[in-house]
Amino acid sequence: MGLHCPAFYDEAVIRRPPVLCTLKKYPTLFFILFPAMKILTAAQIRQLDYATVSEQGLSSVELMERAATAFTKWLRRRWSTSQVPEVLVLAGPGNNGGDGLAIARLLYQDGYPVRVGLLPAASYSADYLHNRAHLPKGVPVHEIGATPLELKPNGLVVDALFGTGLSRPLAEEAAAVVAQLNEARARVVAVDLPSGLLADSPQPADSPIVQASYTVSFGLPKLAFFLPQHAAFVGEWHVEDIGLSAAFIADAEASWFFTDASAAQGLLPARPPYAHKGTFGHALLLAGSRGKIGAALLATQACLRTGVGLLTVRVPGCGYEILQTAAPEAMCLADAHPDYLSELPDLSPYQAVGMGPGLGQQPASRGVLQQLLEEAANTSGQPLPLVLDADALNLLGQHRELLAQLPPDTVLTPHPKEFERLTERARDDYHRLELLQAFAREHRCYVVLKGAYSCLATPQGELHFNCTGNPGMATGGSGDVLTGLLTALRADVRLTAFAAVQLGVYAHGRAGDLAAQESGEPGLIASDIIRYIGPALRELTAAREF
Ligand SMILES: NC(=O)C1=CN([C@@H]2O[C@H](COP(=O)(O)OP(=O)(O)OC[C@H]3O[C@@H](n4cnc5c(N)ncnc54)[C@H](O)[C@@H]3O)[C@@H](O)[C@H]2O)[C@@H](O)CC1
Ligand SMILES: [K+]
Repeated sequence: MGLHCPAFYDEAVIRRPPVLCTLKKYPTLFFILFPAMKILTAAQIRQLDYATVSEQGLSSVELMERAATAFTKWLRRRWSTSQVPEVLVLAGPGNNGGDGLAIARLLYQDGYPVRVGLLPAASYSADYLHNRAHLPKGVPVHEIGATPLELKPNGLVVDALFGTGLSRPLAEEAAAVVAQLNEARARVVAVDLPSGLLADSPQPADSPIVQASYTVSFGLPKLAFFLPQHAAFVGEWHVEDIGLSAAFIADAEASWFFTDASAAQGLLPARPPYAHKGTFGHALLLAGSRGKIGAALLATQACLRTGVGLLTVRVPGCGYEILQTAAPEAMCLADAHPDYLSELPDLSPYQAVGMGPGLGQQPASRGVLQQLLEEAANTSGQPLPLVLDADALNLLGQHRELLAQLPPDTVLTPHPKEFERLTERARDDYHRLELLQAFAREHRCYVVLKGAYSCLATPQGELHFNCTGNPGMATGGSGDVLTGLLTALRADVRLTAFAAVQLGVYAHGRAGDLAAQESGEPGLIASDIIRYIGPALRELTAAREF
């Protein structure tokens, strides 16, 4: 049976992430070849290159031609020959430069006005020299580095100085070229990686790196693309398929992954025809304090919209009528205290508990958290699944001794500041990933570090970057929605802890993307995300039925 491109891959619906734009073109290929959606290291990418060439009986120049063709097609789809007064291709001495020279030839043959700037070096790669020799005579060529770049207004610059072969920060001529490009705010399309950026390892903060408007990469995204500190360099990134060895990718060891539609679509089980409300679990939310009952309500509505069987919400007395009125589908247990939570209810009816939205940080609420951790760990059989967010995390940060009591597979959903309170201040995004990995391993928990490309760390030390979501979701209440969503999925006993969290984070971002299509990013509020949870989940189910 053939695999089809589901309707929701339509680019009209998807503004981000760019990986999905590629999936629209090669859905079948991706389903078959990249089920785990790995992110490989630069060293593995080099081996992948060799594996592809030997497995497919290609020469490395032929693989380079594929890469250049894919890049050129991408560029042609975006700008016609009449829209660019000039394409200046800057070529370095290695295979990235070789790609650039092949791209220059292909663009010239397509009728683009092309000029090439060559960065002088002591030696050049064989494939660079091959493509240098095949550059058409009509393409003007000059050296760059020592003299100022002459950039045409509205022209395009193709940055093919350095790619994954870069081993150290740029210096001298290369650094001078980068400085000129950045100062001129040139419209740059980077080939594979913005030059100067290392694919997967930290580098000094002041390293010269091209600030690209677009990065068109080959085969697989690089780890650097997912880190906020690189956003200004990478710009909008795209991955183009060049038929790299599927067998190599399948066998490659990886600890970094990305979650896109095809990774998420197998995770949501269909509802059995004879399902009843007990089938999908009974969840408990512990949330709200005076002035923050809205957070409890947002988590409640998100939990309901995710398909939980039954939901009980524990709020302080002041929230009782609000909850009962605004969310009649949920049951409400009022705490004895009018303003904050002071007592933990009996946990025996529940399959999962979410705690934190709008909670406040009262000592009595900390007592509730402590009791929750103790009782959740001591339930007979498996520990009770927990989702901890917001003030539940802040309370943990203030009382780190409680971390040792986290039941295995607990889900924590901090934003970077909350995560810092649980661990330490990160030097940079790479250090934050190390801390995240170590924390999830040590406490045997799932941690969702929220932000652009939210990163899910597993107890095994894997890092999964989520590809849905948009900046409109950086708004109050968005995290409360995630808590409700994850609590519902953790209550569904048919899902593993990992599947629940991966699916929940993906669906949350996708619901936000759908909501942003309606309201625009600035106008998006958390309630809009809730309205689109259903459609986001439906897309995944529909895709699975193809
Ligand atoms: N891996 C793949 O699947 C493919 C890779 N291709 C291209 O090949 C690129 C990788 O090519 P290479 O491995 O030749 O590497 P690069 O072209 O990225 O750079 C390597 C060259 O730069 C020099 N160099 C490294 N660091 C430097 C520094 N700080 N200052 C000055 N010189 C420095 C090296 O000595 C070498 O000459 C990829 O980014 C991609 O563009 C494509 O051609 C084909 C497919
Ligand atoms: K580059």
